Amino acid sequence: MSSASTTRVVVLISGSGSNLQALIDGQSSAGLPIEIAAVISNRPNVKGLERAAQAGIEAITLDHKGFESREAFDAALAEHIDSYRPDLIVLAGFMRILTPAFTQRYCGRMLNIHPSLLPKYQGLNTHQRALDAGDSEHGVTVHFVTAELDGGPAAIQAVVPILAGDDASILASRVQAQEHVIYPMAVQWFAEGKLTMADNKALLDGEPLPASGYQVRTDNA
Ligand SMILES: Nc1nc2c(c(=O)[nH]1)N[C@@H](CN(C=O)c1ccc(C(=O)N[C@@H](CCC(=O)O)C(=O)O)cc1)CN2
Ligand SMILES: NCC(=O)N[C@@H]1O[C@H](COP(=O)([O-])[O-])[C@@H](O)[C@H]1O
Repeated sequence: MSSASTTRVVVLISGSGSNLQALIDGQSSAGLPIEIAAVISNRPNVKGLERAAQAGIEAITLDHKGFESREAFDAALAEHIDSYRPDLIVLAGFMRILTPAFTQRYCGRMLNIHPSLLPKYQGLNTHQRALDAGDSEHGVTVHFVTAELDGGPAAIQAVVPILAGDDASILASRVQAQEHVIYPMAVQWFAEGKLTMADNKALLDGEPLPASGYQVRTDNA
């Protein structure tokens, strides 16, 4: 950890940055013991970069379209990240699949938030897939990032009901409200040294978590 009391974090985004904002708000008003050293987006001109700038955080665009390969992009991204010497890398709506070399480099200190109850619905379009499947509940998972896309060990999940009349947008909003609760929780656990990854398992206070991680159930409509 970068200091006795704070964990140095680099946040990767691709869009709106609402999860980034939850971490910024947690840092400023809820005592989340982190220092966000930089925010890096693979897409230009996204709202998340504005949120970072408004919070006085260095906001960088590293447009993946400017690189000839995924490997070249990841190498440049790693160089940027390493210049900040972070303890933790947080993917917050980051929409690029990372190469195995990259995920190995940050193994055990890189988290992602995925809008499904993993291992269900890895990949994209998760809300519509849950609706199409006729599921009665859905949710979101914070997990450690590994080479396996959305396959890393889960730290925490939030479960929400799927209600009559839901469409993907309504469901996404219900899920996202819980994202903004559980992501700061997971980052706080990591910052306090309570959340670790060993042998491809997530551990909380040294005890292995179940495959779904620590579950938070909510009936928030
Ligand atoms: N190696 C890993 N890379 C990433 C992980 C991971 O667990 N392992 N998590 C994802 C985040 N994610 C879902 O939570 C996700 C992001 C992006 C994609 C995807 O298909 N991306 C496409 C481009 C899509 C677009 O630009 O809209 C791509 O990279 O070609 C799937 C899942 C982050 N990376
Ligand atoms: N596969 C990754 C993925 O789909 N992530 C999702 O991106 C959304 C936008 O996040 P943001 O508002 O924090 O930018 C979030 O809902 C997050 O679950």
